[in-house]
Amino acid sequence: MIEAVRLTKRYGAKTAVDDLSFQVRPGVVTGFLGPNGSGKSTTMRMILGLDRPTSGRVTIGGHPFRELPNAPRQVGALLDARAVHGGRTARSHLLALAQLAGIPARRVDEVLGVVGLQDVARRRSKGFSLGMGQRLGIAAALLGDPQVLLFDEPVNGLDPEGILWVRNLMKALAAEGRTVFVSSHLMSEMALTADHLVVIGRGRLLADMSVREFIATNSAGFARVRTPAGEPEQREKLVAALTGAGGFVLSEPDGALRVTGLPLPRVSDLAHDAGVRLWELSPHQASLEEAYMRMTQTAVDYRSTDDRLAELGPVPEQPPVVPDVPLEGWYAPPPPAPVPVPAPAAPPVPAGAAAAPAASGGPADADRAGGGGPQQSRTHESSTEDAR
Ligand SMILES: Nc1ncnc2c1ncn2[C@@H]1O[C@H](COP(=O)(O)OP(=O)(O)OP(=O)(O)O)[C@@H](O)[C@H]1O
Repeated sequence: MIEAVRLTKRYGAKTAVDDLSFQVRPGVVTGFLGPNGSGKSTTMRMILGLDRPTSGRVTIGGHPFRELPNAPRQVGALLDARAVHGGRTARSHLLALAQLAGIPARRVDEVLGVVGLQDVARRRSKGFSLGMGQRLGIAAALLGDPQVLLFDEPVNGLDPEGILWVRNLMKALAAEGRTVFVSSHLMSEMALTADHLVVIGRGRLLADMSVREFIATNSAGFARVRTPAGEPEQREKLVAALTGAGGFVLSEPDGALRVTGLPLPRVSDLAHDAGVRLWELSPHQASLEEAYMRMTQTAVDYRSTDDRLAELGPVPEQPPVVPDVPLEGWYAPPPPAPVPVPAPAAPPVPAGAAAAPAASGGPADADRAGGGGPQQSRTHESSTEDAR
């Protein structure tokens, strides 16, 4: 078992790992998840005695790594797959490691077979692809047949087949009763590989739970509700009604509302009682990736200025401007283009008239086009906006 207790690492003013406590148990794959720069590699380096904690401690089987007897036989790690002497062949690289650790040479050929590099074993590793390099790094980690394994981003650079292979290897190693600790910044990958998750952001612990628990807690259902565009008072009234009834309301990037804590029919009743018209009321399920991004969004060091997720905060006091162009997919498809009803008294329709209502988009245009009642003219208005 790996155990970190109040583990902290500072580099000058930068706190890379901040008061982190967790345990990694044998027999399961534990995913170590966090955005770029969150402190995963630093934590792994401290576990392996390559970095000294500023405070706190981390042990493997009750001992700091440096005090473990015959460490290479007990702990294997893939930290940086590029840290290989490129002039050496895959086999000679592994042989050198095996000799240093007192591991018999036949084990080298065994692990080369396990990772599927037997056919290129005598090729210099500088000609290896990223994926082949990852496989070689994994072979090195497996050399001593250790009970504890650490893998830092092992699927980096692998193709889908390679990713599947790593996933199955991690599971098989854990099923043999080993302690498997694997870092990634991809929730989707960890959901498929890990049984347990340790999630960090800016060096601090955000979650320590089973994947099953993480899914149950974070991928809750929610309702998307949209009030008519250009009527912010309707939106405000609805937010007040929903929060007053115990709902939790978030703003979506397109101006819709995301409501949790209230069943869909209740949302509908509350809107009706508040006299608010709805343009959309639909059930949704938050994806695990989204839940993870929400969890870590305040703990991300580097974010694109174009990151729409940043807008997924709580509803601001001033509702955001609702964009004129609705996002595709949230609306029922527009009805077929209305067919003008021929009226003997009306002047002849000039060529290109079908485009004219789209340019102005007003209900009067819709009516002129023979759209009929208010429902139809409203729908027509939406469809012309969609077309824009
Ligand atoms: N030797 C160092 N000196 C100064 N700062 C460092 C050093 N090593 C890491 N850091 C900083 O500590 C923070 C954590 O880095 P770390 O590499 O542990 O994160 P990570 O989660 O592994 O990120 P990534 O997924 O990008 O590899 C980063 O802000 C990094 O810049």
